[in-house]
Amino acid sequence: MSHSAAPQPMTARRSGPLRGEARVPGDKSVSHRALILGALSVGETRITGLLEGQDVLDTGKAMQAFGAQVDRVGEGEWVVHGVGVGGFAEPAGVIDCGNSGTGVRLIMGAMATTPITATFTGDASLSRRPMRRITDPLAEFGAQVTDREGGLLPVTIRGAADPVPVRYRTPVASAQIKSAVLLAGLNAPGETVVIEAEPTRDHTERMLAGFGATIRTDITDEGRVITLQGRPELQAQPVAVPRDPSSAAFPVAAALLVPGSEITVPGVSRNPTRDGFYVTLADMGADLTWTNDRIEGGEPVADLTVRHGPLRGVTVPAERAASMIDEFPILSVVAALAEGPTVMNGVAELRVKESDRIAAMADGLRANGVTVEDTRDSMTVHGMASVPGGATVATHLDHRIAMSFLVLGLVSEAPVDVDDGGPIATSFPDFLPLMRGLGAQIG
Ligand SMILES: O=C(O)C1=C[C@@H](OP(=O)(O)O)[C@@H](O)[C@H](O)C1
Ligand SMILES: C=C(OP(=O)(O)O)C(=O)O
Repeated sequence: MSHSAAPQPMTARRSGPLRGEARVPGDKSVSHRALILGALSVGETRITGLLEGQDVLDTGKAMQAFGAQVDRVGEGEWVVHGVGVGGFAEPAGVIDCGNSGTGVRLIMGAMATTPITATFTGDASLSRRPMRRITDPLAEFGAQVTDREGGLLPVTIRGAADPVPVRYRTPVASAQIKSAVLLAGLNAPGETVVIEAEPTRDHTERMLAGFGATIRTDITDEGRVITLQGRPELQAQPVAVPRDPSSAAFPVAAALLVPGSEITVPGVSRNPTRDGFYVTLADMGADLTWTNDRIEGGEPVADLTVRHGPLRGVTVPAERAASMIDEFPILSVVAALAEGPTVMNGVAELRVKESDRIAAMADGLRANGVTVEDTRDSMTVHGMASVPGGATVATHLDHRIAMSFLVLGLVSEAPVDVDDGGPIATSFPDFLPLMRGLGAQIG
């Protein structure tokens, strides 16, 4: 289901110190994978801390459409009764993945080696995003694909009746491509291999291992070589979803920027394939303290304390981009208030997210008085002591653009408006109450 069509304008105003505990929601990437692997295993998978954002709810509905039983039994607590690898049934209707690139791409992979047919759609944003990066490798397994010109949704996939395993080198750094190939490889006999030049988030590999698949990662001269043995019997497992470092980035950035602030974020994922934003903030001189490092549900987590303080501009190296790919919008807001320029390199993938995030951030920052330069694959933000603000920003159905500019409005001289905050519910449904609870003037 797509989010409600009526736009929800929102405004953020200059706020006093932010204080308190930010209990951000469950990790979106881990939540999608918990539902999908639960559906592909035998037995009962009990998930706690699931993100109840629209993207993940759409994946839950899709898993039901493919024959799994998916039940909400409490707040963030879900139970999945799976059908086993190769057990997906043909869905009766179209699979609408709403706004979610992760949802549609991972589910395409999960069904592509089972002899059933499914048609996938999404909202206006998802319908502009490239799908051949997924369907090309799925065709190598033997799936038959019909799509719209340019490889756009709607896409119909006829799953392979006699799948063959695939050896695939990802053409861009993308955990969605890697994960789609691995999920397809589950029902192909023999070894499926994915080679990635740059490491990307590794939740699929971790969770597959946790569910009993034979999977290994070798670090070689070509990069990471991930080898999965096909046709395992996945065993249902309890999954404790850590808090999402990509969602935490918004209250963290707000606390760094609003004078006098100090907040804590408990139990946030510190997976090294996701920590580039926090590494960059540390380079900028941010006051971040991590305590109580531990492993929960196979993922490293820790508690984070953030205090306001001065920040300096930095150059973010291209090889760090994948580990903070969803945090560049909020980093560019932080950069607008740092001393000197911040240069972000190797970020061309931002152009094919929920919006063209380089264009959306550059346009919105300029409208609010910030100097920005952009090229096809880089962005430079010139920091200033105080940002004028006062503009209305077009969010293009992109939750992270909306949240980023609402954070800017907490420190700019004049309020910042966003034309539509509705999509925030895809990843962070309690963003407004959480931020208000810390003292943010936002609504
Ligand atoms: O695998 C995932 O869960 C995700 C991978 C990333 O996309 P790409 O694989 O397209 O880089 C990221 O932007 C997205 O929010 C979540
Ligand atoms: C890119 C994102 O998500 P997806 O690709 O799943 O739509 C995101 O959440 O920033």
